[in-house]
Amino acid sequence: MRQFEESVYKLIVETSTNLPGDVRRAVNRGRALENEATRAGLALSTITQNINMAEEQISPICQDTGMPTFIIHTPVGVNQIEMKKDIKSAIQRATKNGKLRPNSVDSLTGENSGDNLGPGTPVMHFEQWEEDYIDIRLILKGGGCENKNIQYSLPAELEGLGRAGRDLDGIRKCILHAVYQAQGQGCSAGFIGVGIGGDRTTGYELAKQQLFRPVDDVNPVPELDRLERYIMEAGNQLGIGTMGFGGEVTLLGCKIGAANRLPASFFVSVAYNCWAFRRQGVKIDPATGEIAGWLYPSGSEVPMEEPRQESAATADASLPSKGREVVLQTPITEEQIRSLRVGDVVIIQGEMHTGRDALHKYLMDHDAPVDLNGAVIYHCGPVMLKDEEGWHVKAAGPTTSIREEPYQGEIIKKFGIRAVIGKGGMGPKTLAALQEHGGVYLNAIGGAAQYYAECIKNVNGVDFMEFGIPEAMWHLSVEGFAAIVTMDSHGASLHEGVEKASLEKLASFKEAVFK
Ligand SMILES: O=C(O)C[C@H](O)C(=O)O
Ligand code: SF4
Repeated sequence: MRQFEESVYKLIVETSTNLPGDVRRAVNRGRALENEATRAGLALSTITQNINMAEEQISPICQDTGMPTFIIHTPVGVNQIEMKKDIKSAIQRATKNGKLRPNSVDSLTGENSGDNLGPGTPVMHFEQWEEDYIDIRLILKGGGCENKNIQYSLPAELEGLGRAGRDLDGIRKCILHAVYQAQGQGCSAGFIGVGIGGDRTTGYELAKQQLFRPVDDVNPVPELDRLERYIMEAGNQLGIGTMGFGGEVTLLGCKIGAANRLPASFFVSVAYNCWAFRRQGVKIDPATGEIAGWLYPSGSEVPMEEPRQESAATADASLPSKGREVVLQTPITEEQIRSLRVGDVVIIQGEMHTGRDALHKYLMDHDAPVDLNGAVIYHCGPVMLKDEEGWHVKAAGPTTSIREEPYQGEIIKKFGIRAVIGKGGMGPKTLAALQEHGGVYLNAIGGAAQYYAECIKNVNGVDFMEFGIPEAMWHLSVEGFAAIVTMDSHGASLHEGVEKASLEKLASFKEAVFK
């Protein structure tokens, strides 16, 4: 097993940087359904470009490389203790080389271990089997979509759908509700794995196991096959669309499994995975530790077509189209902000500052280390590497903004911030502050970490390294950083609109389908 550590390293790099072929096909199918001149179409074009850039540069598709989770099957007699050591060493090496972001945070102290190792990380599930080879699969599922996982206990009363009973139709309602409640925050269009039954723990495990099924397989259980097809069809009618921008494509895959349950319990567990659905696997020779084959089609076999030249002739007036394009140099004035409307595309030039959970909490009762008057705050936890010349950005897409809702409004007003960039939108408190102070919320395309990293021309400095790399406040010089206004200073919010419309649509699926 001399080569085992190297094989795991290759698996990690491939999973993080090259979206598998079956997932790419699903993204391509989705893109073909969406008009390119719409916001959702623009988002899918950016996603496509990003997938290609990550493969070419062998860099993370998304900066959130998730909770590395390995499912390992070994022949009897293989030393699992040695394998665990090698897996940990490969994880450490991949983190050091910028293929994984340091993502393991002490839940009590907030300290980032820096190498993705720590209590409970990485996750490793071992199982013995009677085959003569090792099967090792890895999923890198990010925190934003993990936060959108949901577990239902039947019977339940569901918003928009009414009562969900302990039957197939009740299950149907739970799954549709799960897609609705995620909105764009888990970087739709998404893939869902569903576990019916089990207990609270094994239900979620079953849901995650479904994510290891090939995107194009057919469920061998006829009722579940029917349910999967139904959910794909109905889920895509909710109109949430890519990044919650509205549109035709909300779901790219749905896989459902069932396990027995206790008489008193009836759980439906849903694992939501973003479009950046990073999972791969390898067969390994137990004698040498070498890779004997890959378990999912390689991304390199399925090209992602780069955006076509858009033309007015293809624009459908009934769809939400992109607005004007406005270039803004930082620092930004109130007047410039007040002229922006939901739908406008803003191109930022100048400096922006990253800030997420730790920074927002800190700024509530401390001063900022830099002047934030007219500034742009970017909800982003980048992958960074340091060499003799200084820091380099390896991946830098947006994080889910709603986590900052308790703080954002006050912070905008306290420091004079003019623009906040993130993804998934924010709530009424932030919207009110944007209106009062003259601010704007810009939605960047979640997961497009290579696309945005390329816009960052210099790392001007960093504060709060003690928060760890993702949570530190990075000061970045950007050129041509594009994002869409989804909340403006006149009280308009695209997110509010899409949520309301999708709830109405959800309610149209109230009637029983599976009797
Ligand atoms: O942690 C991050 O960088 C992003 C996270 O996966 C998210 O979707 O919010
Ligand atoms: S930012 Fe989006 S694409 Fe990246 S891990 Fe989070 S949910 Fe997935």
